[in-house]
Amino acid sequence: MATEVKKVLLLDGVDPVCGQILTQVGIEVTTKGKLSQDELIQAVKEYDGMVVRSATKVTAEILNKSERLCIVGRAGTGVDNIDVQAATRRGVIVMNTPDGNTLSAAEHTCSMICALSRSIPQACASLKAGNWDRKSFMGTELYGKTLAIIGLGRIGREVAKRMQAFGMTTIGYDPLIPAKVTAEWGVESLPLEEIWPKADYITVHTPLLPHTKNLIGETVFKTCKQGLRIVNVARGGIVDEAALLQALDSGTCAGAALDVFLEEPPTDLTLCKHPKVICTPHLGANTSEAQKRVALQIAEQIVGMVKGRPLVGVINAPALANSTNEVCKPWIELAQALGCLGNCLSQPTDTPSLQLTMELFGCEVSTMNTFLGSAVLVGLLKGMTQSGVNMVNAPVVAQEMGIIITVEAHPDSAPPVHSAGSQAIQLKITRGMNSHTLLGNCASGQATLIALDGCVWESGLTLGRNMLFFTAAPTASPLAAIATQLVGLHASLTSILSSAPTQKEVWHVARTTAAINGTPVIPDAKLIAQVTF
Ligand SMILES: NC(=O)C1=CN([C@@H]2O[C@H](COP(=O)(O)OP(=O)(O)OC[C@H]3O[C@@H](n4cnc5c(N)ncnc54)[C@H](O)[C@@H]3O)[C@@H](O)[C@H]2O)C=CC1
Ligand SMILES: O=C(O)C(=O)COP(=O)(O)O
Repeated sequence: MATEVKKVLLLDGVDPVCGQILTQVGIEVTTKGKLSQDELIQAVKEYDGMVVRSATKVTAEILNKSERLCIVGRAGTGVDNIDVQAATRRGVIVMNTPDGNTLSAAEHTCSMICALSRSIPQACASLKAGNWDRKSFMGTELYGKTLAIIGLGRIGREVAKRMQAFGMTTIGYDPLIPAKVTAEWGVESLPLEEIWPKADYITVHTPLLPHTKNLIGETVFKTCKQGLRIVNVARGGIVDEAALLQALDSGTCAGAALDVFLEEPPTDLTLCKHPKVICTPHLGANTSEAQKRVALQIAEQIVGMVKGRPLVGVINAPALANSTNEVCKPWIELAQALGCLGNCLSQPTDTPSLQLTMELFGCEVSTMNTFLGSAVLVGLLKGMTQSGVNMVNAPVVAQEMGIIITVEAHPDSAPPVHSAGSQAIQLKITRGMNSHTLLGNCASGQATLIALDGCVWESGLTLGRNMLFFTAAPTASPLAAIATQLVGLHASLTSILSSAPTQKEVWHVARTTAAINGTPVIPDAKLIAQVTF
């Protein structure tokens, strides 16, 4: 599934190394600082890819106005500025570089904790203003204090390591990291309600998600130690800004260090100007090292995608990560072809309900169980919907249409038909009373049909252009009539391949050089589908 990316737009001051790497592989790069929403809506139409930092909001409107966009790259970690759901619906891959700026964000957090404990920014400003005031800036040691880390992912754990060197006791909470694991880094995992009263410092390192919005608010501040200090280098909104202001004013909170804000840049500067607040304008990842790293990583990830290498850093279609290599390609094409044929055979759409069961036989194809379902759906949906369907959005589109797909892998079982060899895909498609079972493999790298409803083509039927599928009784001999009818419709017949019969039926598949106009009427056979793969 190598993806074509010809033109990429770089925004938000992404380090130039990104453009250099993309240009080296022939991708045309345009660099812009920041564009307004309207400017971006206009500009996006021209690009296959876009790389942003946190400033540009990649909204549903921008994504829906895009015409050829297939990748949004985030040169950084947080993707809360990208409408990932809308991107998925549009079939656009979203990628980030989750570990490229970890160390910078962790170092910035630690610097904030140190600066907070000794009021360094305030003391600096006071001296610069001409004062020699030592009394107002009595600090507290970090040694022996308890630091609570909320979110023990990449950044949280690097912060823990560094602050332990100051002699801080580190406690924390993360729903996904077991206590046994955090104990290995010297962090005691505790439930949140036990954390709040113990913490002298709290630092948050979670993504901004609906369940982390206002994670620390009025109720939490009420249960915290008097004189607590709080640090947010993650995302504005994880600490409720209004509740923080109140806690600072009431004295519950002795100080706050903020790198991120609900609105960036903030239009209301009340918090920033508060004497107990130290702040930076979203500088967590702003080091030359981190910026070079994330720019390099996102560029290499895009180049890898273009070259059909395993996808790295994909946020919205993780199942596709290993779908891009040459071994997978023919199986994806087969699954798409089976989906397409299944849809054509199960016409007319007398009922909207559609159920698919895909079975994978053999160890190689069974490893592809995470994405071959998406490939079947692409083939199926291409004949059912006008909107562009690809492997990214096919599962979402299918779900919206009420289509149910089940994928079963049988790595240790041979296909049900001997001539299919050791690896095959079987697809059963049921639409109302209408049901068909298709068995295929990738003989000589091409999508090949081996059996249809139990009727077998011993040497396989390569799925290609202009194929007409006729069913007939096993006793009927309709081949001459099929050939005559097709000639009558001015179709140039190239071959007819008949399956072995079952007791019920036999399938005859005719190929023509071009699509036929009109429906051939043959007394002993029924045309079920006319398909081009
Ligand atoms: N200020 C800046 O310049 C930067 C900010 N960031 C922010 O930091 C965040 C964290 O980055 P990483 O550590 O790399 O991400 P990560 O994904 O490695 O770690 C996040 C952790 O938060 C945990 N989590 C989720 N919900 C939680 C909850 N309700 N309570 C406690 N933990 C919860 C997750 O289980 C995960 O382990 C990013 O999402 C981004 O928003 C990241 C880089 C730079
Ligand atoms: O990577 C992140 O999540 C960040 O917040 C860094 O944002 P930035 O790329 O510096 O605008």
